[in-house]
Amino acid sequence: MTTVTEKLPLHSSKFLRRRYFNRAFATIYITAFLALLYHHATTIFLHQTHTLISIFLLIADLFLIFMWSTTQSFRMNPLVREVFPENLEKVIFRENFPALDIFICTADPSKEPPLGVVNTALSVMAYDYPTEKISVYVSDDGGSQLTLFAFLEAAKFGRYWLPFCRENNVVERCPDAYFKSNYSANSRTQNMKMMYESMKIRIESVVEKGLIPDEYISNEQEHEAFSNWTPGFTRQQHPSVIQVLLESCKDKDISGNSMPNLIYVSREKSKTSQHHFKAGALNALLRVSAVLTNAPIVLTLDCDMFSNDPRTPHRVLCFLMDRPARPNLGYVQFPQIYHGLNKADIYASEFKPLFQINPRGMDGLHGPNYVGTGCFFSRRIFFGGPLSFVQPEITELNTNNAVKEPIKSEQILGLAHLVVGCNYENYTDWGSKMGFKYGSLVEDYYTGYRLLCEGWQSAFCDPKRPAFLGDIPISLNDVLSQNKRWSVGLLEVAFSKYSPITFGVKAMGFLEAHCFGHYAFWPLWSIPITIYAFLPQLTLLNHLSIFPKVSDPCFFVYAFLFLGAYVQDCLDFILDQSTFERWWNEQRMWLIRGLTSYVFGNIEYISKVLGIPTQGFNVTSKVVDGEQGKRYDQGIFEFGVPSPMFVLLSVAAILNLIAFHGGFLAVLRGGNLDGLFIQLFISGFAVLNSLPIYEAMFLRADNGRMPSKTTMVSAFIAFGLYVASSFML
Ligand SMILES: O=c1ccn([C@@H]2O[C@H](COP(=O)(O)OP(=O)(O)O[C@H]3O[C@H](CO)[C@@H](O)[C@H](O)[C@H]3O)[C@@H](O)[C@H]2O)c(=O)[nH]1
Ligand SMILES: [Mn+2]
Repeated sequence: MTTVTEKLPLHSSKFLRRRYFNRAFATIYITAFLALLYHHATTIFLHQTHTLISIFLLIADLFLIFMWSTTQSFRMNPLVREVFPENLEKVIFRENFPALDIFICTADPSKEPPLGVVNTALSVMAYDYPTEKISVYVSDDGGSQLTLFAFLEAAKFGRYWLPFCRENNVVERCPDAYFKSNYSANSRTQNMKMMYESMKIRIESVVEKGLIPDEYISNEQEHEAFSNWTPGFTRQQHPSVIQVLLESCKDKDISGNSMPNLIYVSREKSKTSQHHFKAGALNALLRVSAVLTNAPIVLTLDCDMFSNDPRTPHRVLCFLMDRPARPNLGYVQFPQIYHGLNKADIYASEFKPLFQINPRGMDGLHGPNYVGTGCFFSRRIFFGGPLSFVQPEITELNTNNAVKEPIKSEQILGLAHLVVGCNYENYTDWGSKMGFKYGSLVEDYYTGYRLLCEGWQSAFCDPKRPAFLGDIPISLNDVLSQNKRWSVGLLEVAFSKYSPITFGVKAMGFLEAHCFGHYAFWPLWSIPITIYAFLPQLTLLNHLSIFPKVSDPCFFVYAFLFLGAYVQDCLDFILDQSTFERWWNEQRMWLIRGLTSYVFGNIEYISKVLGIPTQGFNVTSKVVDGEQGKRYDQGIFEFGVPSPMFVLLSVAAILNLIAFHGGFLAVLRGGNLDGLFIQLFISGFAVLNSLPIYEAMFLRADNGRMPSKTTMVSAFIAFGLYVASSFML
């Protein structure tokens, strides 16, 4: 491969100066922790009243200390990188660019509208990259002919769309995004728009009907494609379907340039064999693509993450083609960035720490975690560590195997069907030593973690113009269910033999392992949050002081710890080009998750360990209901459905309101402000955070309000807790 001349750099990196401040601050903060622990020890051992309460407070603080220390690993060495894609073609001829296999996963046409999946595919088919080197593989775990139909349409539309983008230097190569932007209207764009609209109508009408009318099937080849859907075909039980919709060496666009390969794959499913959700789908794609094209670089995308920059592969090559600089570099991760967030980002869907701030912290160590989409891998990474190659079971899957036959040849397609069979993986290393790893519902986090443990490194690439844009769930219940699934998956890693704090520390070093540990133990936030949401309030209602008095020097330890953590978090946020409002919502969602998704995630994890059947991978809905969408845009919380998760949240909100009110009145009547201040402060802070919940309970009439039953049940439980506490205290 071409070596990189020194004069033309492809990338550079620098550590953020902030790290010195972070390190100093961490030292001071630890001192305050020690003081806090000393305070706990003295209250438990010396003042022996209400020992149980003191022990609960100690437990809460120990968890906070643990979680806080794991976050410090992100702050010790943050690194930012820059790439110079403009230099790339001066260093490597375009003809020498490596081939690129792009994987797009979809799983359910009712939650993931096929039109969206098609838009994602078209956005990457139109990459500013030699088209004959691009192959797009669509994995359809929904096994839906509606999705296949959408792709037949996309293959036709693509022949016009690709040259249109190229000849007009279009930047928004996702058709839907392009036609929503303010593009210059001329006859050519109008024409293109009409074609897009007609494709859209056809796809949407087919999806709505749930079947494909005969007049929409134009030729014998298409007829044959759908012939797989025989009567017994269901999404859980069906033979494999592989359809080569475009073949680069044969199919040309309207300007005569070759089209990329486009391949629809629905792996074989059977109710009796495990299919491992998305990880299983990706492994099936790894194998089919090896048989058909075997590109050395692989991009994984969720069906809702379209490309927002046609030159993204150039950026990736800036890293991956500069092998001598980092021989063990295995993947380049782009952040997940979303379009359609409301201004205040009420559900903190941006996940700024997770997707933007923390990856920079990890990039200064061994590299960021893999987040499931927008990640370019070197194919070699899926076959063992840098120094320990794991031989796949058939030679055709070897990374250095060159495909010699045309992809539609019988031999190639026969093999392709074999490797996506539902029993193919039995007695192989797939999911353990090879490919995406099985064993966690967050296959992305777990796979990235294990790959870095094997000795690979990764890089984080965060260009100004987002490389990809995705959809976010817009109802609170969807958001929380998604986070609950993540929680279960993370705990599966936390308490496995590969736990970051044991195995990880040995494999990847203390700091990097603690970054992964921070996520693995994420759901444990629920323990301190739940304690702090109930205990100070119940004691406050009973006029029992459980924290140091304001006049006690120890009060300053509490004040410093609280303000220190909050202010630093807020600064990190705002320094990352965000706003105070968004940060406020982010901390609110952290509290909400602590009382909902994390709690239920813990419960579901425990059930799973006990062998009680659980939900598995519940795909997040990408469908936008009109009314809901409107409310979301206005920044109004969407409850609407009755959910057990809302009950605990509502109980906490109601109890805090009563406690704050009661405490406030007591103080006005000359009560013990000095002793109750911290409790009053905590409940006041919770009330401030709960304003949207009260609004949803008492002031709103729309469909997104809190179901009255939830409100009533919660009020009843809150009252019960109060009564019980007054007997006990
Ligand atoms: O059996 C399945 C289930 C899901 N998917 C696909 O997986 C992707 C992610 O699913 P989604 O419901 O959107 O999950 P999110 O929680 O929004 O996704 C985040 O979390 C997942 C792990 O839980 C990662 O896989 C994703 O990349 C990451 O964006 C989608 O493209 C699905 O089509 C499959 O292919 N097969
Ligand atoms: Mn998603």
